[in-house]
Amino acid sequence: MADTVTSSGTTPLLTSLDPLLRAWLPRQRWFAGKGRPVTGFTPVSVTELLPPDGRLGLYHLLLRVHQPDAPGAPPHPGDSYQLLIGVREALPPRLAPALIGHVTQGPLAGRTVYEALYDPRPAEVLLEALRTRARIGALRFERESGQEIRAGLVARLMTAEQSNSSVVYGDTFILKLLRRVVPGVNPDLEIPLALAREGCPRVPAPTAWLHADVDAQSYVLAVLQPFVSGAADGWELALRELAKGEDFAAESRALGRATAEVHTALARALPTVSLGHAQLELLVGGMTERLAAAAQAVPALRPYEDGLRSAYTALADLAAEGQTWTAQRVHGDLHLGQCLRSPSGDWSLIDFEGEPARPLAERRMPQPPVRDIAGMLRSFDYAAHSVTPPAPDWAHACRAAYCSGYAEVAGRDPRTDPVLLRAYETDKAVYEVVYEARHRPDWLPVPLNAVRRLALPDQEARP
Ligand SMILES: Nc1ncnc2c1ncn2[C@@H]1O[C@H](COP(=O)(O)OP(=O)(O)O)[C@@H](O)[C@H]1O
Ligand SMILES: O=P(O)(O)O[C@H]1O[C@H](CO)[C@@H](O[C@H]2O[C@H](CO)[C@@H](O)[C@H](O)[C@H]2O)[C@H](O)[C@H]1O
Repeated sequence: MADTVTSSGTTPLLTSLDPLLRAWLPRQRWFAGKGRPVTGFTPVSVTELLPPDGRLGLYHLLLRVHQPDAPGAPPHPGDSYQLLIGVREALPPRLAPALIGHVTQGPLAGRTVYEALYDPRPAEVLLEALRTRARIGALRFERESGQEIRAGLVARLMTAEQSNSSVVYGDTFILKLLRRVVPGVNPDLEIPLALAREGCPRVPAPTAWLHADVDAQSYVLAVLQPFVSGAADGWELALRELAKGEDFAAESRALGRATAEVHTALARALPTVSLGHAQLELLVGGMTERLAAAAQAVPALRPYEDGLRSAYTALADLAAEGQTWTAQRVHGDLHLGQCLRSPSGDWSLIDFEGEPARPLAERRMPQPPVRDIAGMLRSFDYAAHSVTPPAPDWAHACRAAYCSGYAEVAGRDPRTDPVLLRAYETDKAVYEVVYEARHRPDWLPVPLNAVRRLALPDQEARP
């Protein structure tokens, strides 16, 4: 049964899936529209990967999900999500967590549908398609020239809490399937590919990727990279060292060097621009608006609002005096959890998607590299304040070592630009206050502690 999008904008397959997906989608961690009901779907593309008349059927879906607009938000046509739907007569017990439901209507009536990424065989179909550079319907499976993929690697879904979904093949590759997708160039492929082609070893180089081409628009749907086997992320390592009372300065210095290697390669590979007075006004305007919105949303921030705003006015004053800064492509959401250390001690940076809530065009804009540095400095502070008793001296040593490591490679110490650094650190801490208030209220004291420090004008002198 080859399924096609009909003139009414639906498909026979969707008739079967619609009621089940309305209930299942909002329960998924990666579903961004939580709290608003799902009222319907428009298929963007529907691709049959295995026919449903065999033991196992498999569909790839890109669906636009209709929901009422959030109160006060501008009208929105609905987010698009990538789904891989398996079809079986019945699910074996090992696939019970993957159940979407039992179909009662449409062409799949009587069958069971499930989240196919839990099942090795469908996940292996994706790898095989990448290996052979398949073209199936709207799907275009690409492989970097000169990169080989061995046939027959066994798949397993990663169970970590993620914004997307990742499948590991053998211990060789990891495929990240993006869940909420927008048309256009995705930095999670664009940046690692540019870095790899520039010869920068600080990112796992994309081996293959998946596009969908629909109505003259292209969506990046998935990226395959080498799997760093036995890796630990910077957050776990930092907490481990803190628990042992050990310092983390040597690793922090290595992380500073790795960040600078990535930044210098990106400045070579992709355009850089100079930020003058007009651009700085826009940038400072954005920071100021985010602060005002955050103070509205989180009352605990209000006593510090004026002090925090002074970080932004100080930056605007420097720009008004004629100072300029260079902007370039950066990571955009760098923190300790985005840094992987291999068993041999090498650091890689991952997840270049940027802050997923921001529009793609904004995420792809050149920015001062200090933005990433500020993200890492905040992360050391987070680790030190997530333990009892807090360890501010530990954080101070990490922050200093990180900046020194950065300077060794970049030839420029971020501490020599304290006004810019304070403005970016403030912007990040304000973001974190909102993030924690929404997602992890118990953690709110961690960024609020930084807010108290950043609101003091003498903070400029501190790393
Ligand atoms: N190349 C890799 N090698 C080993 N593990 C990886 C690799 N890339 C990602 N991971 C693991 O997968 C997790 C999720 O990856 P990430 O790109 O951050 O996805 P998401 O955007 O869904 O959060 C990471 O925290 C890391 O543990
Ligand atoms: O899931 P993402 O990587 O996109 O990031 C979001 O969640 C992070 C928490 O998981 C959050 O990071 C904050 O907490 C971290 C410790 O859990 C800390 O290392 C970071 O410095 C701190 O910002 C991040 O802000 C949020 O966007």
